[in-house]
Amino acid sequence: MEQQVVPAANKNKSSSSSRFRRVCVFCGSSPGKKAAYQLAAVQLGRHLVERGIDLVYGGGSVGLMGLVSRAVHSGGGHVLGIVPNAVLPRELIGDTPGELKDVSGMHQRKAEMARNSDAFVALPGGYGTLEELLEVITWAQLGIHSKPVGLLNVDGYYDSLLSFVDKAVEEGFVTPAARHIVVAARTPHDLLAKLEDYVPVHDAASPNLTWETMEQIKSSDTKNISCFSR
Ligand SMILES: C/C(=C\CNc1ncnc2c1ncn2[C@@H]1O[C@H](COP(=O)(O)O)[C@@H](O)[C@H]1O)CO
Repeated sequence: MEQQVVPAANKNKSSSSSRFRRVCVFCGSSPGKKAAYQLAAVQLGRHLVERGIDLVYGGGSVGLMGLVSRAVHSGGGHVLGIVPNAVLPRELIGDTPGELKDVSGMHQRKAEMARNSDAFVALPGGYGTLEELLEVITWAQLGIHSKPVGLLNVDGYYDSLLSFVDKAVEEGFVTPAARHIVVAARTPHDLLAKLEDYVPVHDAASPNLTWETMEQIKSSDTKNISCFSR
């Protein structure tokens, strides 16, 4: 059964409530060259707080990760950073706000980030951001989850990725229904509004797969993975 998305508690004196309790943000460990990227990270953090939504993220203090997490934390929202300490030790991630959860590896981190969130948002970023984003899109395509996935297309940063996905649909590698998984907008306000309205389209190839099953396939070390309820 799909994990329930429950209305947020109004603990942050938010003027509006949300169907999401926690949103996972993937974003650059670098700040990027344009001020617009950094501004969008701070604005996204503030919008989450306004809507009473808590943050789940990769636990770093650098780049856009640091900006969004500090914006949520200083606004009174809860921040949960999921960190594989063995791979990314304290000296690398820096001084992070909020709660930190240690996991045993990179795969476990992504499973935990997904399990603890009701929706996903990608800010601009590099390889790490893309990898995290594409994985949750792939899981949605497979029917492992039906949580909304949003792309914050700041200053057109993701235009080429969106064109690529359209090309993949045209060429028959992505179905039109799977194209619908990716929700994009240029501002945090517009993106969160679209995600609130998102209705999943199902044409999953493997509807009985669970996150846990997929993790077991990928890794023999499953002892730290909790069940991802569907
Ligand atoms: C290696 C460097 C910084 C390490 N800091 C990180 N701390 C926590 N999480 C990280 C870190 N770097 C990458 N991540 C994860 O990947 C995504 C960002 O990767 P990108 O390549 O910068 O887009 C992010 O969502 C994290 O989950 C020095 O660069």
